[in-house]
Amino acid sequence: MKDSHDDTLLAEVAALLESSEHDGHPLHDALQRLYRHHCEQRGQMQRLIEISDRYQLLAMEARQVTQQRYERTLRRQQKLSRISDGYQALIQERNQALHQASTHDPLTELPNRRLIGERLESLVEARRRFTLALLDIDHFKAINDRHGHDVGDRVLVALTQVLSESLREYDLCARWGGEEFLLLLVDTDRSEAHTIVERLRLRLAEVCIRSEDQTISVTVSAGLSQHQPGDPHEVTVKRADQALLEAKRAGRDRSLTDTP
Ligand SMILES: Nc1nc2c(ncn2[C@@H]2O[C@H](COP(=O)(O)OP(=O)(O)OP(=O)(O)O)[C@@H](O)[C@H]2O)c(=O)[nH]1
Repeated sequence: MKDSHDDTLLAEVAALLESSEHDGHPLHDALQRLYRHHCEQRGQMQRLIEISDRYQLLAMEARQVTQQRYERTLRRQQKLSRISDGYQALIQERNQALHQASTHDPLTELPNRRLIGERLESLVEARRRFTLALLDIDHFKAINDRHGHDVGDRVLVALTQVLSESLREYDLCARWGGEEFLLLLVDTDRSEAHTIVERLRLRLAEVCIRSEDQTISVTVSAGLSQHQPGDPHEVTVKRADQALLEAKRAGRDRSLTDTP
């Protein structure tokens, strides 16, 4: 609006200056110089405005590009961090699974020899009192032969459940071998352990597994050994094994302790 007003005024002045009618007028030269000076100023102003507009446009485009680049980088970093989180969780899961697999028996999920070995080692180092009981299922081969290996596995799992439920929380039951379990009874002497194991044996004898139309139950023999301070734990296990052998020889379905 203002520009068109200026344009009209300038056109008017230009027409007046061009008209021969005003030649020789005392203001003619001064007005012409003023007119030219104004036109130059106006041209410069327009060029400045164009430069400024172009600059603002470029600055806006640069801002947009930077913003887009920033958002792209941010998205990429968020994606990377999600991948890294997932990867770390996976590694942690795998480590836990590996640790579980290296310290537990897959069938019964009981601690394995390695784990109970470590526990025994630390008890020996701490000079703690404990008794070990080695439990062995009687005539387990016959169960497998008669009913199949799967039924044998079910017997092992069912006995494990009773053992795990019956022990005190600071005791430990490990799967020592095929049909052998090692019980670690902490702060317990041979005679207390014998009472505990006899009670356990009764419970184990009550476990019934159904296979087709038959009910299967088993008896368990056990050998107990009280740890002697200064002995390595392997010696205590050996003595429990010896007592177990004697329980088997004596007719099975019983528990015997090592001699004090
Ligand atoms: N089902 C099953 N059987 C197993 C597993 N580990 C070992 N066994 C079996 O356990 C049986 C052990 O047999 P033996 O060592 O002869 O002992 P037993 O028949 O129990 O006889 P005694 O110990 O002398 O009373 C073998 O038949 C093994 O195959 C297992 O994980 N699952």
